[in-house]
Amino acid sequence: MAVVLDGKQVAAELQDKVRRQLERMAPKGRLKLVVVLVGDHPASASYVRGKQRTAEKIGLAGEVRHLPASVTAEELLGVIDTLNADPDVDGILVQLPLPAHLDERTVIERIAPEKDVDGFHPLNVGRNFAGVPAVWPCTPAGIMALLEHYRLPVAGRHAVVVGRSNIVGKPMAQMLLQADATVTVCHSKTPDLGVHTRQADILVVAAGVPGLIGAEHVKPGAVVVDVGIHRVDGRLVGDVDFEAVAPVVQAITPVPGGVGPLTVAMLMVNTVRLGFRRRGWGGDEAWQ
Ligand SMILES: Nc1nc2c(c(=O)[nH]1)N[C@@H](CN(C=O)c1ccc(C(=O)N[C@@H](CCC(=O)O)C(=O)O)cc1)CN2
Ligand SMILES: [Mg+2]
Repeated sequence: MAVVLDGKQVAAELQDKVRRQLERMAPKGRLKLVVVLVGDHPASASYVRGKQRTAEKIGLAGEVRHLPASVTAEELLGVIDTLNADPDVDGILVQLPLPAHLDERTVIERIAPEKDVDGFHPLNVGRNFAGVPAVWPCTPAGIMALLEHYRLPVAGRHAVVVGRSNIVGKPMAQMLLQADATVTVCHSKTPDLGVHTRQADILVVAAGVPGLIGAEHVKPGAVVVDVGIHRVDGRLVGDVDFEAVAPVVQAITPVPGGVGPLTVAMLMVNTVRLGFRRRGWGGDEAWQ
């Protein structure tokens, strides 16, 4: 039976590290994260509450700007402009997905790159892909932290990523590549998915299809990371059929309690890194 990679535990440790660092800096001031939520998508509202709660718990000021689903692009961009200009705001995040009438690209590009805690702004994407230090998107950064915590080596391994979203798949592939893995990226148009996934020493699945990956898709002894979250028949499941795959592999993330909590913990890390940098409190060495 596989080792179950405890994202909740690793997230708690990361948060504690950030909390201690913020405590040390408390005499200088309090960093602030603002999460913009548009509309009432129930899952988004719950993630946003989780982000605010975690921010407050570790000593950040966490604020939610809740805008109606009917907000115009002009109004939303105006809110972002105000946050960009506010010297007390260190991190800005717009919860995705947005209602259909709003263009995600335009909105993301409006966020000041130095406050872009999601690492979604094209300037930060470009910096990351060029190997210039910037903050990485929270989910793939959390997955790298999880692999590191469990001392699961990446260099020289064959990593297969299923999914090519800007939030997870693409940055995940790039992070694994920069950690010296050999990387294959599969997606919804890949024929014979199993031909590729069975070669994976590390398999990261972010396809958005419940139970897509079964025992027949994995190599015995692989490390499997499941990014999917779906509500099926009143319970949460991932993109991986956990019961079928766990007996075959070396290590696997559960859903819930795997990747999700790490996404939130990494958001705190990114906020602190950008806040320290913007306020001149020291570089990355200062909070480690
Ligand atoms: N602006 C952003 N939007 C979205 C992101 C993002 O990183 N930035 N990622 C996802 C959603 N997401 C964070 O926003 C997120 C998803 C899941 C979890 C989480 O903790 N999941 C729990 C289960 C929670 C539940 O009961 O539903 C788990 O996996 O254990 C946190 C954050 C899309 N949008
Ligand atoms: Mg995809």
